[in-house]
Amino acid sequence: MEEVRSSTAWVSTHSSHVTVDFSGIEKVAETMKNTLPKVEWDFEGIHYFDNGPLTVQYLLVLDTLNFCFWPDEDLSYDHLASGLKATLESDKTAFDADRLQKYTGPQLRKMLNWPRPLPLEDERVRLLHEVGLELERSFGGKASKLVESCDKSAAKLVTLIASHFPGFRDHTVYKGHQIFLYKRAQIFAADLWGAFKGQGYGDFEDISSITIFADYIVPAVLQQLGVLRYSSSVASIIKKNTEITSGSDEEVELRACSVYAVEQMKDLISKKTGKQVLSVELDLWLWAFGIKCPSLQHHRTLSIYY
Ligand SMILES: Nc1nc2c(c(CN[C@H]3C=C[C@H](O)[C@@H]3O)cn2[C@@H]2O[C@H](COP(=O)(O)O)[C@@H](O)[C@H]2O)c(=O)[nH]1
Repeated sequence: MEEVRSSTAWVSTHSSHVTVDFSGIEKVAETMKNTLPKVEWDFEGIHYFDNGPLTVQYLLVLDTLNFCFWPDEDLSYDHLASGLKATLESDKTAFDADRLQKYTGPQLRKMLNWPRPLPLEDERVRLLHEVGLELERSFGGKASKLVESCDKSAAKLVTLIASHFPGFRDHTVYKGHQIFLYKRAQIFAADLWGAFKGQGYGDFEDISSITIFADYIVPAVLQQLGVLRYSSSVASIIKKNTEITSGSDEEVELRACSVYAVEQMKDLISKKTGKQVLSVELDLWLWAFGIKCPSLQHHRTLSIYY
């Protein structure tokens, strides 16, 4: 995860559209130092959990499809998590590797109980097939085997996922430099850790190495908190709901500066309280805060990564 940390820090020192405001970080850290935010994983009660390998399979499928809900204004992450849960509850073999390779768009819609095509539906289907095929080829069809081969290291898991599944390779080039974000790969590790409460398949000795998951909700929350400042052009693009191209300087800055800002915030809170705070915990708090504010405007990028 060092690559995520160092490359996002590089963006923050070269950015032109998004600025990290250290006085904003200081204010948030000050308000958090007495009551450290604690949001329970699955606070919504929408995820499948049976404390076993099927949960691992569910979480991998979930995070394979965990991106880009905003083009359909009625669709959200909740529909994905609960739709996949219902699917698995009615058919325990639904996410077997051979079946993942065969799903069609209309079948995926049916799983989510969604009446119309999903955003980037063809990509979603392609990514499901990719995961099914590679799980079968390298891990006996089981996501649990993939996790078991990581020796309790979240960083190893992220690297392994990125090396086996091209759809998880969330990196880009910014001003000539390669920038790593790994949003869906990291959130998979975090979901395991959260769901299994740091035990069994969620036991990672290096969970502190994970950064936040740069999506479209967290940057908006950070801006609202005064931690990120936008140029007038980015502010106006977001206000007007204009799309931001994937890989553009603006998009990379929004995501990378969010990661960097929360790393700074985490260090400051840890220093002020003398307790180790995890980026995963800050992420869940920020995200949960964001989805409770429907009026919060976020950037819109068509992307398979978040
Ligand atoms: N940074 C960050 N981004 C997250 C999540 C989650 C869900 N994590 C689960 C894990 C345990 C909890 O109980 C949560 O349920 C989804 N997202 C992202 O949000 C966006 C969807 O937004 P909307 O269109 O409004 O539904 C989309 O980019 C999606 O990828 C998170 O935790 N952190």
